[in-house]
Amino acid sequence: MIILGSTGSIGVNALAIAERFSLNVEALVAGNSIDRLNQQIAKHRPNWVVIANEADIPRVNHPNVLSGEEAILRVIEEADSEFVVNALVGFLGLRPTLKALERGKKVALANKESLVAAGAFIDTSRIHPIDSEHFGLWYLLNESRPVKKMTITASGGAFRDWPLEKLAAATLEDALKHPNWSMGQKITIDSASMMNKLFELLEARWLFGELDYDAIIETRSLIHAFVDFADGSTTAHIAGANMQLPIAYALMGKVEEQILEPVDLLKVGGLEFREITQERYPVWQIKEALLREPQRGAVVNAANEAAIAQFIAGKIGFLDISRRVVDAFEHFDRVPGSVEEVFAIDEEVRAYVGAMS
Ligand SMILES: NC(=O)C1=CN([C@@H]2O[C@H](COP(=O)(O)OP(=O)(O)OC[C@H]3O[C@@H](n4cnc5c(N)ncnc54)[C@H](OP(=O)(O)O)[C@@H]3O)[C@@H](O)[C@H]2O)C=CC1
Ligand SMILES: CC(=O)[C@@H](O)[C@H](O)COP(=O)(O)O
Ligand SMILES: [Mn+2]
Repeated sequence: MIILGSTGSIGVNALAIAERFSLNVEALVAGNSIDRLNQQIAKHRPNWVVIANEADIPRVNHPNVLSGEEAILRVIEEADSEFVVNALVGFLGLRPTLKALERGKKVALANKESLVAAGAFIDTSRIHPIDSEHFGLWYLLNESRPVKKMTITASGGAFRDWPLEKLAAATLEDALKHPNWSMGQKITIDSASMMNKLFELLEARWLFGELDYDAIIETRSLIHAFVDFADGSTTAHIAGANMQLPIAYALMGKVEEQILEPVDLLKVGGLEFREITQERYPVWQIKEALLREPQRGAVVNAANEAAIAQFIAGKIGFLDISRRVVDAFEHFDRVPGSVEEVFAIDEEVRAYVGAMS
């Protein structure tokens, strides 16, 4: 397989599964974590390696190292593997997803931004999602009973217990204190603003079709999804907060060995559920409109990435991320009719948000 984003949180877990089940790794793609990449090369012996910056090539212990976005596409084009694990972060992941599908490969997709921005133009029949909630839904839907509603859970993120009046002064360091999951910087910020859950509702829409979707907070991240069936039953997917289980299924389809310790509900003691409110999570106000026109995820994704970059650079406050997303969503009401239009809208929205700083 080809692993894009091998040095990140999902990439490292994907390689742990590859090692445990002796899965072949043909190519590794990483950004700046060259020491970690060198350790991965030594263990998995890939034929190809791609990194973000040409200047780092001499530091990589491999005879066949390329750099840059075009090189990622070239490796997908030329490598033999039928499986691409896309664990890149952000809109950068979209072209590789499209290229892999164009080449007839299957995509184990952690890069949710691909579906958020361009789900209407992606053939999801060859997508194997790597996201705990969608894995949970898929696991529950493995039966032929009519479904009424699907609910995914949110942890509530770093600020779920903060006094509302303090949110405006929240720092990057504060936003990165996720209560349950250890993940990359961008998705951890998205969890704090609840943008991650809006993204996941869109992801569910593209993966499972036009149905009734919602989200609630479950503070321990042990229940990942619920399905309400037409007969009045509700089932829940319970598993530890560890991505190796969803990754194992995405890579192998069938898993017969134990990947995680089962959750001991007596030790857990109790679970707590909360509503997701617009007061604490202002992006939640666009949920209904976004689910009515999910193609507008292209606008939301671009505005969010541009605003997060400003927040990380210390130019805007935490709540300004949500303000910019809502502002851009109201300003750009165009629905992209093609993937080319998604790229054009992405550029326009980034320029719009950039001009706000
Ligand atoms: N982490 C999780 O548990 C989950 C993550 N996801 C999604 O999976 C994706 C990855 O998340 P996560 O693993 O947390 O993110 P990380 O930030 O931990 O990892 C991102 C990876 O992308 C690489 N990368 C970044 N920029 C470039 C570039 N220009 N060229 C090549 N490689 C690059 C990074 O390299 P380097 O580090 O070397 O710079 C790193 O390997 C995101 O879309 C996220 O939303 C979905 C569900 C759960
Ligand atoms: C592990 C995973 O799937 C993440 O997407 C997780 O859901 C993020 O946590 P939040 O529930 O806080 O968004
Ligand atoms: Mn998730």
